[in-house]
Amino acid sequence: MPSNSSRDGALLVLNSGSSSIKFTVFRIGGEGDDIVTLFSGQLTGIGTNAEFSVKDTAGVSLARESWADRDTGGVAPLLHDLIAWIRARLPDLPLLAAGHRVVHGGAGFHHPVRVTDRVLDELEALVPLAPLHQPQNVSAIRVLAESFGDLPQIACFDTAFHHSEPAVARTYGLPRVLSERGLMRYGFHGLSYEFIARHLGETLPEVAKGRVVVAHLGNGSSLCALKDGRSIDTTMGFSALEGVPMGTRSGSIDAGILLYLMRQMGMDADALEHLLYHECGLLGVSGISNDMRVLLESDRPEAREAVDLFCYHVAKEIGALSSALAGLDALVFTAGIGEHSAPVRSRICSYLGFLGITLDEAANDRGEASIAAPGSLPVYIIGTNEEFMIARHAVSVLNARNAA
Ligand SMILES: Nc1ncnc2c1ncn2[C@@H]1O[C@H](COP(=O)(O)OP(=O)(O)O)[C@@H](O)[C@H]1O
Ligand SMILES: CC(=O)OP(=O)(O)O
Ligand SMILES: [Mg+2]
Repeated sequence: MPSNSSRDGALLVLNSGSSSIKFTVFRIGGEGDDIVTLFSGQLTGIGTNAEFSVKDTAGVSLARESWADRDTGGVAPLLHDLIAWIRARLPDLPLLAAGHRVVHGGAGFHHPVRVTDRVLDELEALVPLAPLHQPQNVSAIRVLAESFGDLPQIACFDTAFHHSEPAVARTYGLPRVLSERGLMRYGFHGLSYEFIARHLGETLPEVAKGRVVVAHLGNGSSLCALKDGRSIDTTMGFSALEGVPMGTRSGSIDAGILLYLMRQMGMDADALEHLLYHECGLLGVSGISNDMRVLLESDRPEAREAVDLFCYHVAKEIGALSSALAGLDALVFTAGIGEHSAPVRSRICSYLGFLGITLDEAANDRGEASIAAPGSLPVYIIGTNEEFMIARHAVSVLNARNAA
């Protein structure tokens, strides 16, 4: 266990999803405001058969336990036991704060904030805008607020990084009165894009100053156009449904389909929401799975069609975002699929010769950090770390408060 000074403490970062909670514990408050990752883990299968697992930074398992016995409705008992486990593991390191990924910050939250009762109510009001994510984000904060009232909590928003986008990228072709009521493009995965922009700034400053498209391809997928490290456009919009087809989400579809489904097939809002968030994308097209690994291993034509559709749309968006940037200087792949799937990266890049992109297929197969062929525009694989970005924000908010 790392040594600690009297100012040291632990920061718990939570990324709460519909059936899983990912967490990372950092040591903060040391010399120079270092942020040191101690361990990461997840609670999976929440609501059915919760399982708790933790690994240290070398990937060595610290725990793997069934917590089905305390999976008795709601996340409260699971979060209590998670905090008890952390305290037992770090008896000399007080828990100083919790940082949360909150998917939707709406029109009001452009920066990370310390959570108060009023903030919590405002986050709750945004649930309809992100029904797949926001309820879990808010309930994790609420449980900690109710049980550990004096624990500072910091909310960090997926939408905030996109606040720099120009109005033309954020506006739909809707009547002005609706745009003014908040029906606009917010964009998501901002903590991931912010991490990538910072990483590029630190490791490849010349690239970071240029025009970069980042493809965050995970269970939820989106792409972002970065100019000089700032977001100028992104593929997700008002909700996390817009853009490319995803694991179970449709991506962009003709709005006329919704009218058809309502009128001709009698679907109401709940049925549409379930269809669009849970039954579409890779799962819907393949009829097999939402998991890219399963589809790539399958020899069924439906699996191939789903993978092809995904790659086609990602490539098309790279072209569209290159137009928004008036050119392209580099392409970055990140997140579960982007970091780990050589065949998907290869298939996407097979469309992009016209942009000057050719992959070094051997480097791509090996998953190297730089995978472009000689003479090509640079193409990078960068591991994202939303939790680290949240930790940085949480420390800034805590320090600003202490200085005030
Ligand atoms: N080696 C791999 N090849 C292809 N896909 C992978 C691989 N490893 C992970 N994935 C995909 O990454 C997805 C999860 O990505 P991740 O960014 O962790 O998602 P999220 O944070 O949205 O839950 C899974 O759907 C899985 O299909
Ligand atoms: C916003 C979003 O799609 O998040 P995730 O990738 O975690 O589902
Ligand atoms: Mg994710």
